[in-house]
Amino acid sequence: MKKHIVLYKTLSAPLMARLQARAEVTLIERLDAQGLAQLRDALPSAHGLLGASLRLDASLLDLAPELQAVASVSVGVDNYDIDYLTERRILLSNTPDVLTETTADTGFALILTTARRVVELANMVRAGQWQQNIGPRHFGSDVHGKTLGIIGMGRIGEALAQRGHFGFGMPVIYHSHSPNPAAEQRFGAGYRSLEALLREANFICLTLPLTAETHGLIGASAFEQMRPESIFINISRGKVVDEAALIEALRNGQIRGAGLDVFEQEPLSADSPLLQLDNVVATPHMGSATHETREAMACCAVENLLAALAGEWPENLVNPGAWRG
Ligand SMILES: O=C(O)C(=O)[C@@H](O)[C@H](O)[C@H](O)CO
Repeated sequence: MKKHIVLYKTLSAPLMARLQARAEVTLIERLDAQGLAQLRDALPSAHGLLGASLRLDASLLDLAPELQAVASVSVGVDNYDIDYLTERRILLSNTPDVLTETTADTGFALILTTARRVVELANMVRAGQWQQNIGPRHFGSDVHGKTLGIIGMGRIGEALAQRGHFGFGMPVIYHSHSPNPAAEQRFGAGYRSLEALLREANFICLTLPLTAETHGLIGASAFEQMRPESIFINISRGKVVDEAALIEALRNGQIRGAGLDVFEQEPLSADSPLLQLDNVVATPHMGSATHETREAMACCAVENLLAALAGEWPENLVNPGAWRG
């Protein structure tokens, strides 16, 4: 009997065909109320799940007694109750590496866009307000040669360091739960305590996962330590930051600006105070959102899921404790 796979992410035709050749596939096109009802109807007979952007915890997993594997189309796994999945011996996989460069590009796009006020000035031109040569009140801040501070020196952190060090001649400093000798070797990155990094960096970039330890890590006391001309970049998860404290720091000039791709609540509501601030660039969690990378992520997830359902160790297994061997 073919396995039953439930997709809550639309796939390209080739990937859909690859799955349908090996399994019965149910596609949930949108995770709206109707989609969630469809998902709940499909879970009782599901052996495999594939998707992203859905909180998968006991409340849903208990509806899926046959479930063997979950393939997340993301590198971040903060949406999953990993302990409960492991307890149920359900294999969880993710999609690291294939999105590293694209996400680092997003990080640098936010650094340049925020520091040089690209959105503000482009909107000024679009609104027909470019009457004469721009003056000091439109000037931005240099990026080249400034100190790049990276919090979370994993794959994406390293890719950001590479761009800053080689592309923009930036001294790189970093804070991570453990030193990264490779980054120190390749980019001359200097390890710092969190406090020291916050006091020293011109650009403070978050590239760490959301965990119980990192939840709310950057709050009022962190912003107090930052330099008034510093720019804060978040391409990790919104909940790593106390957003109210960030808004306060932006309003009272504790920091110069922020480039944000992730937020405490997503999608970000249109009446968020963040969107009232000129010194904020906000993007819609587009970190990995390119045609090439999203297809590579989906392909990776499909292979992870098919391997797991065939009783093989998925290449990107997140919870080895669930492996039955
Ligand atoms: O991979 C991650 O962890 C991301 O944040 C993005 O690449 C995903 O697109 C996003 O999670 C999909 O919801």
